[in-house]
Amino acid sequence: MSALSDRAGSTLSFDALVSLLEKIFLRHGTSAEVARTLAENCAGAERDGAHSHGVFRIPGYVSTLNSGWVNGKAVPAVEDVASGFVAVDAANGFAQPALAAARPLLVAKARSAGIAVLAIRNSHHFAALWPDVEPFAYEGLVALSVVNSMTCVVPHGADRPLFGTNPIAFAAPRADGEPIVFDLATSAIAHGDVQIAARKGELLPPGMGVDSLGQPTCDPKAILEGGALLPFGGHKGSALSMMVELLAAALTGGNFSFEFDWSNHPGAKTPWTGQLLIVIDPSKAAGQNFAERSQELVRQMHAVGLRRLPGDRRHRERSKSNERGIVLEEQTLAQLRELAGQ
Ligand SMILES: NC(=O)C1=CN([C@@H]2O[C@H](COP(=O)(O)OP(=O)(O)OC[C@H]3O[C@@H](n4cnc5c(N)ncnc54)[C@H](OP(=O)(O)O)[C@@H]3O)[C@@H](O)[C@H]2O)C=CC1
Ligand SMILES: O=C(O)C1=NCCCC1
Repeated sequence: MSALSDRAGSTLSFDALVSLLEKIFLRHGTSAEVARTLAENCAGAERDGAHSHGVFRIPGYVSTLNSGWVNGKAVPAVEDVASGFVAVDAANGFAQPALAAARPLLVAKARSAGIAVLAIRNSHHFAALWPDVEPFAYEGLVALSVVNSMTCVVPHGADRPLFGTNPIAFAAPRADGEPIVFDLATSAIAHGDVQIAARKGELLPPGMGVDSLGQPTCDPKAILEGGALLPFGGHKGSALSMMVELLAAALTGGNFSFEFDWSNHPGAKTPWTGQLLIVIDPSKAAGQNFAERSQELVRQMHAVGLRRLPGDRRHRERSKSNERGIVLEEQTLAQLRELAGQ
């Protein structure tokens, strides 16, 4: 299938988009539960204007499922490891259904012990990370998650790529307003945004990546075709990316970003790695009401002139989508319908 493109066109409700995406997943070999979970995740990203991980990802999901690289019908096995520790073997399936399966036990442990860890292994994560943490904050919990991806980032000071784009997402409740949420790749730019720039024929800002000879380049195609990305913030982002590899892979039993070989599965796009979540119940902490304290921090940030908090743009996009529907370019919608067999 050709690339999904970006011109504006039809509007769909969130439910209509979920149902269309669900049909695509089902038609390409997932179970009903996996189809629903991935469709809601992907439609949520599109609704929130997180385009690098919205419907843009659907051809990649489809080619991955067609290649046999991932098990779309995997049944995750939840393990009650210790008082504050839950593990899941995602059974070579997607990470989101594994999180969904472990979530009740994770939340119960976090509420009783004050903190709980979820270690997901043998899993594929092809999505934005904020949908994995934001719901905890709506329940009054603080959540932090990391996931590693595929080798495409040169560690600071090294010659060749090793790390993945390895995002970190954080969510915390606040008293008056949407939870505080950020979600960022530890690379200078997400791989998805490089693909989008290449497709649009746009150049990247300096400092994002190198070509196949290790020379700095602003050409996204040179980065994708034999080149590599750089960490954000030099040695600092590189250290965070290393931490993600340790937490998401070494600690969970998942693959490091450099440990899987998908060359026998042409079309495979989903990194086969691991994911870690840490969930904290702030009501167990000493001192004042956490949500009031986080509200105070936001108040003070605004008082010094801050106009945009992480998550503000997404919530603006979400409100717009909820009011007018989710806008998809005609060609994109036609391609999605074709994939759904409609
Ligand atoms: N599954 C995987 O393996 C991977 C997934 N990803 C996903 O890619 C997505 C994009 O990552 P990335 O490109 O790093 O994200 P961005 O750099 O676009 O944004 C990172 C964070 O900073 C916030 N932000 C951006 N600009 C500003 C600003 N001017 N002022 C205040 N806050 C700001 C964003 O909020 P807002 O959203 O409101 O703009 C967001 O929370 C993420 O969802 C990530 O999870 C990335 C790598 C691998
Ligand atoms: O945008 C990225 O970077 C990635 N997203 C999904 C998984 C692979 C890396």
